[in-house]
Amino acid sequence: MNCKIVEDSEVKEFFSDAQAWIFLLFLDELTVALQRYSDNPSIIPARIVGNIPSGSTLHMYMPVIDDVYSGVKTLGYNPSSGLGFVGSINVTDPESGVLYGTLQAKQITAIRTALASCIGLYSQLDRFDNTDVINCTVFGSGLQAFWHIVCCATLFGGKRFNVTIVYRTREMDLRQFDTIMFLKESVRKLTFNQVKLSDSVLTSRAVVNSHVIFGCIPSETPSLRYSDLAQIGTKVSHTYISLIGSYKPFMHECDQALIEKFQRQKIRILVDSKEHCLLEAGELIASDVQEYQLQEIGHLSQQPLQAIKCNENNRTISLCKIVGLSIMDICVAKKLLTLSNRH
Ligand SMILES: NC(=O)C1=CN([C@@H]2O[C@H](COP(=O)(O)OP(=O)(O)OC[C@H]3O[C@@H](n4cnc5c(N)ncnc54)[C@H](OP(=O)(O)O)[C@@H]3O)[C@@H](O)[C@H]2O)C=CC1
Repeated sequence: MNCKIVEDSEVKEFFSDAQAWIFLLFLDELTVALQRYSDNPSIIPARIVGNIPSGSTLHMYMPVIDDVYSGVKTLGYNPSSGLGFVGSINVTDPESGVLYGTLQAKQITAIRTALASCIGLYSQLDRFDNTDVINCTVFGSGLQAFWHIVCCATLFGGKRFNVTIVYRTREMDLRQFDTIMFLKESVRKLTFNQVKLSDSVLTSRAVVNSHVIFGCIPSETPSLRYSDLAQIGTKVSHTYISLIGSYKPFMHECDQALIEKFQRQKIRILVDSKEHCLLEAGELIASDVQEYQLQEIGHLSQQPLQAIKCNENNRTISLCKIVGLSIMDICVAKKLLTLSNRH
């Protein structure tokens, strides 16, 4: 019996050993996949969600039926298992349906989300040409936060990179970064600082001084506030924000004041899917954001990412919100299988 699957540990090893150009290959592939989705959203049919009869475990089956990317992602969640969301990614050949490969879902999910978060940032890298030191604040200390730091540091390869990790109860184990090959090469350019979310002074100072901010927490009370971004005296001229942690209408990573600035200035917020974000993203739902106020990553090549201007300090801000699409998993999984000849 051939029951080989690519395990999370192998996915982690692949990306830990990857050079910066490999991350860019995946970023490009993901851009293509999101273009295909935006051009034809029907390639992602509705997912199936249900509890097993005992009621203990939620299951989600999320298909993609496309000419290039086809397959299905499954996720299960049992609150008492302590495992969080776990599952699989089955990549199939679009023409025949033959199984291309099967992977565990946890690491791929985190890496594809971090890569998708960075597509908008990548399109704006020239805004940071005259900035020697990049300050990056990440809300959260989990798997998503880790891969967001890795992907972002990759994009800014040659620059000094200061990361502030804002944690709730658990600091991030920084030894994880020792396993990332390309970071080892630029280790002297990386510095880390960890601050507690409840320390509002340090948290807001990090936000004031950040060029890049990632939200990777399912918070119900917003931790990212417009008033911090608009503080007078910041030396930061542009900030790119991507929020990926909240996924229910009652969850908020940033406050309504920030979203309303985008609405008032008629600047579109970048999203992976207009349809899915307006169903799931609490920040957007609370401000009654409409589809025309959003721009999909898949259409970035047609329309560059826009930014609001804070009148208080002249800082410009671009905002991205990602709730996640199964095509992101299938695409990254397929590329990984292809590059490692594992199909
Ligand atoms: N948009 C997308 O496509 C995807 C989004 N996600 C979401 O991203 C988030 C992070 O995922 P991941 O890193 O894998 O999860 P982890 O469980 O590894 O980490 C969760 C992080 O969120 C923090 N946290 C949890 N609840 C709260 C809260 N109410 N307020 C503040 N902080 C909180 C935890 O803090 P601590 O441990 O210190 O208490 C921890 O730092 C999750 O919400 C997840 O659902 C995940 C996959 C894809």
